[in-house]
Amino acid sequence: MTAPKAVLIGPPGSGKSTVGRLLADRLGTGFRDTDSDVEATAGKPVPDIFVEDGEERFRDLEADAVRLALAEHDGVLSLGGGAVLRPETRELLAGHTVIYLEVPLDDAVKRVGLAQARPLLVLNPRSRMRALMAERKPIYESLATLQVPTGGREAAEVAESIAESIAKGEDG
Ligand SMILES: Nc1ncnc2c1ncn2[C@@H]1O[C@H](COP(=O)(O)OP(=O)(O)OP(=O)(O)O)[C@@H](O)[C@H]1O
Ligand SMILES: O=C(O)C1=C[C@@H](O)[C@@H](O)[C@H](O)C1
Ligand SMILES: [Mg+2]
Repeated sequence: MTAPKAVLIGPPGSGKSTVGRLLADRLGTGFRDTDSDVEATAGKPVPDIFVEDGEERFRDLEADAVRLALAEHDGVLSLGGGAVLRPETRELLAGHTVIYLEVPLDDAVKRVGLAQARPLLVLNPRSRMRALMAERKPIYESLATLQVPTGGREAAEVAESIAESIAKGEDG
């Protein structure tokens, strides 16, 4: 059966997309990101889906994207930060190599400030991020087969340490 070599989860700004791409290169495998899959299906960027169709519609598309990618993709798969909110997605992740990228609040806020628009963090990004991280931390932890700290570390360093853990069989 086809399964991703690693599925990356974690809050916005933890580096799932950035580290995921680097890790895939390092492992010589393909990279897939469910946010990009959803954008391709909807034909518009994530923030436009939130504004025009609502978060629930986005979560439906995202749950479909995760289900398909888990079944089809054999490389590195990065999920959207909130994909784990759906119970069906949590169930599907059982048995996979699930890597939780941990990030301190300050680093996450700095990182998302540098990147593209995130619809859930438009107003009061720091307090929204704090609440979102507190709500999701137990979920990320419960799903993880490997937890990787990213605070104060370059994305390439994080990717390298994940690759080493996978090589040593420490990933689940
Ligand atoms: N370890 C790191 N150190 C410094 N900057 C980083 C690190 N990882 C990612 N970044 C930067 O932080 C920003 C957000 O990273 P990225 O988009 O990969 O996060 P994400 O976890 O995929 O977020 P989302 O849940 O919104 O998809 C990017 O500008 C990226 O270059
Ligand atoms: O953490 C979240 O809920 C999100 C993270 C992004 O990856 C996107 O999936 C979207 O902006 C929502
Ligand atoms: Mg991402």
